[in-house]
Amino acid sequence: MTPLLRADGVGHAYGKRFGCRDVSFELWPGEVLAVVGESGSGKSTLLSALAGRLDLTEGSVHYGDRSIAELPESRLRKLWRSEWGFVHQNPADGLRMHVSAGGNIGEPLMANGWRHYGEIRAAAAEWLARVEIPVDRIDDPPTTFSGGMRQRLQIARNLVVSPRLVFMDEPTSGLDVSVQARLLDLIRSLVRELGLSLVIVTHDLGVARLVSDRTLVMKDGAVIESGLTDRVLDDPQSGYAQLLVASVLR
Ligand SMILES: Nc1ncnc2c1ncn2[C@@H]1O[C@H](COP(=O)(O)OP(=O)(O)OP(=O)(O)O)[C@@H](O)[C@H]1O
Repeated sequence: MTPLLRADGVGHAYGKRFGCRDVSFELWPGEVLAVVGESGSGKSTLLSALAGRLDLTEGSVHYGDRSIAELPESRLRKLWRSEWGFVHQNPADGLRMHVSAGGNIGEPLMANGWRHYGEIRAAAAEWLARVEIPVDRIDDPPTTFSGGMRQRLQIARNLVVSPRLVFMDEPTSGLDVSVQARLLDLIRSLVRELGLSLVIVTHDLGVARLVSDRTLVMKDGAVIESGLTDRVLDDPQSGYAQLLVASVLR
């Protein structure tokens, strides 16, 4: 069997300095991988390198058996339309803020060939309900939504096309704790229902604990420790991971 995503010695340098370096892992269908570490440890750089949004300075990333660096631009665009999603930390980066909520969900469907207005609107309404946004807000733009609602809408916009792989960059940071908890529950149930694979970047070990199967701990651009999330968090082996866990528990 082939993993859905495979990173081999992935590195990206900004000029002479590496933002992340020598990162390797396999992600299997239906699996959730958390990338944790303190600010500046290279999490976002790694996520962007994996998603082909930053060039690789070293190493390779395979999606199935294809190297992402070798995919033609048209194939990459098609992947983003139908098989991949990216949930940004700031919902404004992943939404069209002045387009209605229904339009935000309908657009990716239209990009995949949906043409029937009634069906698109029905699918949008169904997804709004799924992410717990009142369906009577379907014609309102996200500028009129709260932070938590915007983030749920961004998730709906990404998941409506049933992608296989979704990248998330700190999707819950900046939200109230109670809003965060519900959003994490939502992410977890959608992952299970849809059989998605997820790479989620977070500085919050609690987020990793709640949603992920496996965790990579990063420091100074390198992976310090990796393994099953429960093992990494309950029995960290490296001094750095022990410190990280201890600092949360204190
Ligand atoms: N555009 C850039 N140009 C130059 N250096 C960068 C750039 N973006 C990030 N870096 C550097 O790369 C390293 C990793 O940064 P990165 O943003 O990936 O960390 P992070 O773990 O995601 O941090 P945070 O949690 O604060 O977002 C840091 O040393 C950072 O200064």
